[in-house]
Amino acid sequence: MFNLFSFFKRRTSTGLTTADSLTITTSSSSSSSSSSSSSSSLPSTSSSSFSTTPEPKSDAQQHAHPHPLVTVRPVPHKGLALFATRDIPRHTRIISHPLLSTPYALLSGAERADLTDEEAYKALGTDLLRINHACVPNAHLSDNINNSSGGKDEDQDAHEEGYYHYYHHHHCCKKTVHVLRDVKAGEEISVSYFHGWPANLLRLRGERQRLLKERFGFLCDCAACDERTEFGRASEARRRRLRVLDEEVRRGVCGGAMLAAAGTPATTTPKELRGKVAEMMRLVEEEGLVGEDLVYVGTLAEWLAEGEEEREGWRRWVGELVVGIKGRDHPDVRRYLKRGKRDGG
Ligand SMILES: C[S@@+](CC[C@H](N)C(=O)[O-])C[C@H]1O[C@@H](n2cnc3c(N)ncnc32)[C@H](O)[C@@H]1O
Repeated sequence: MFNLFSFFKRRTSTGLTTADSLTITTSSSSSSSSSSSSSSSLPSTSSSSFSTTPEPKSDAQQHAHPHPLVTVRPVPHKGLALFATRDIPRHTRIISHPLLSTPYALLSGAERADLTDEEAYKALGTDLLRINHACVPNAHLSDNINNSSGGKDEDQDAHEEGYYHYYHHHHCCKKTVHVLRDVKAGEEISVSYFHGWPANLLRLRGERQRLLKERFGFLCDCAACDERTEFGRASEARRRRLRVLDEEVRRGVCGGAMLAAAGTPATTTPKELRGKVAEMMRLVEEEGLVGEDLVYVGTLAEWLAEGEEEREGWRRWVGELVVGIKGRDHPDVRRYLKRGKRDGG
């Protein structure tokens, strides 16, 4: 039987040098996120010597943190955590880690424990490993397979076939983290451990707590899960209302289409449905779910738009949001652009 772990060990021990593996991009804005900079320095070409031997790195260079916008330190009740070292504007890419992170995720606990620190860093990166979960996260973690293959359509097919298969043949994936809103120096960086679409807005506290316990073994202590605070209580009320609205909108859209096909007037008018989506948008923004949850609500607004001009406006709005939370080089961005073309936009 094929052994994933030995493949992984082979890749990490012989496939990449440390300099390769630490090639990190940190850009000040997602719009420039496809530009990358290598942490390995080129050999000196000073005129006095044409030696190809690299100059020794200074102490500062050797200990430079690969992602200068963030640092790791302990936090009460959660072990280690990632913090912003300076004010970071919304939609900045703070981490780009081009390595074999998904194979790492597939390793068993025993196999992970067998990794040396260096291998573990190469596998996932210590910064990524230290990001805690929050039910209202201020950052978004993406898998991005587009970094070295020029973004061809086959990437998307491979993406859907499965990461492992893709890594095995192309070795060109990266994990990126973008902040979803302005983050202050010293603030903890958090992501949602939930996947799916929408990942957060429809989940009430009890369900979130249960899933996090089952899947990751911890009891979430984020602000939204704290029912003693006003924010925690307001958060739960917002999500209850969001669930009702989402159900009504989806029933209205599907039911409306069926009734229209049968020649019967719909019970909820498109104008009423647009009003419900506008309320969802307000609640999601109040809650601070300004990543994929907001993309979801923007897409509902696009479906229900009145006329092509308004639809096009929403389509662009959603596309820009996806660029902001995943970076212009993410395959989803191409999918959004294609969608516009296919629909005649
Ligand atoms: C990927 S690690 C994050 C870094 C971790 N804190 C550390 O010290 O290495 C995930 C673990 O962090 C802790 N954790 C993450 N988010 C948490 C949260 N919202 N509430 C409580 N514990 C959390 C849990 O122990 C979880 O298993």
